[in-house]
Amino acid sequence: MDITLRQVEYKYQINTPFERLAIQDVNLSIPQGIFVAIIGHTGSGKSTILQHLNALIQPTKGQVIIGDRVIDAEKKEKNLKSIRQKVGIVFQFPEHQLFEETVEKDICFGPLNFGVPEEEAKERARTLITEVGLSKEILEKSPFELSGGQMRRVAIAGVLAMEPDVLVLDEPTAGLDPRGRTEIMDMFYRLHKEKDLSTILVTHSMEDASKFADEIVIMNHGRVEQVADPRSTFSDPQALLKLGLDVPEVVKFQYLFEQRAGQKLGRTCLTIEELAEALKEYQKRGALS
Ligand SMILES: Nc1ncnc2c1ncn2[C@@H]1O[C@H](COP(=O)(O)OP(=O)(O)OP(=O)(O)O)[C@@H](O)[C@H]1O
Repeated sequence: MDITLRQVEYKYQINTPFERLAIQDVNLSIPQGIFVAIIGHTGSGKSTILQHLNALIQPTKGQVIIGDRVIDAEKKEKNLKSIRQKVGIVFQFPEHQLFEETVEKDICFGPLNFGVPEEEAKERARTLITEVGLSKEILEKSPFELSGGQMRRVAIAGVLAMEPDVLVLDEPTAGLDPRGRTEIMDMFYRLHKEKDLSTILVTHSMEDASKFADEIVIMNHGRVEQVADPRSTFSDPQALLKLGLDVPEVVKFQYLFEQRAGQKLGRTCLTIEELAEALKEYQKRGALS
């Protein structure tokens, strides 16, 4: 399922003294099966974009086209259930949304709510619990007996149980230790490949963007600054740094990207030491102040 944003603007608390323009003139095309990372400094509009992708919020200007549904600022859409089923969102700290008595009931909650027969919902729970790296015995436990990492996996299984075409991830590794982060991101990448799931990841981690994304969207003050593949994005560290991205992160990102691509980025950016040198040089010239 393709998703397109056309000249989307969103204002919070519209027509109140607290009105706040969060994104403007956002044009994005997210074809089925792609892995997109959205990066940018805090407050640049990333989460606001995410919430448009399954119509949790609707644009105050422009259009969001989700499959064959058109959400137009001029006509408020109702009956958004089918969109919610097709586009699953994993919010930050999704484990906070667990509430049922057992893990199985939590995973089955969404599908049952959407009219999936009980046996089928349970079958999905049995399959998904292993797909997210947990054992079937956990299904009978209370979610609150589990570790934080296990709870997060259960919450993710609950989103996958809706069998979405598109998975939207808002900093899904926030608060996890490095090993937990790697495991969860590897899992998302495997699911993306195995299920041909479009995956849209909001992240502050250059490492994750470099490892997994086909395309990187850079947000800056509510606008899309750039959409490019990782190679083009990271060939120009100066541009990234000007967008407020963190120096060590950019250096690390370039290095990781080179490793992933098995080749150098060219220009002055050869090794991690040379990248660091290059960055120091930019700083000396005042390019990063
Ligand atoms: N509920 C809200 N009410 C009013 N303004 C909001 C609300 N949510 C976000 N904003 C404002 O909209 C702008 C974009 O916020 P958004 O959360 O989309 O940014 P972000 O890039 O996701 O930030 P972060 O990386 O910190 O999560 C910011 O100026 C923010 O203060």
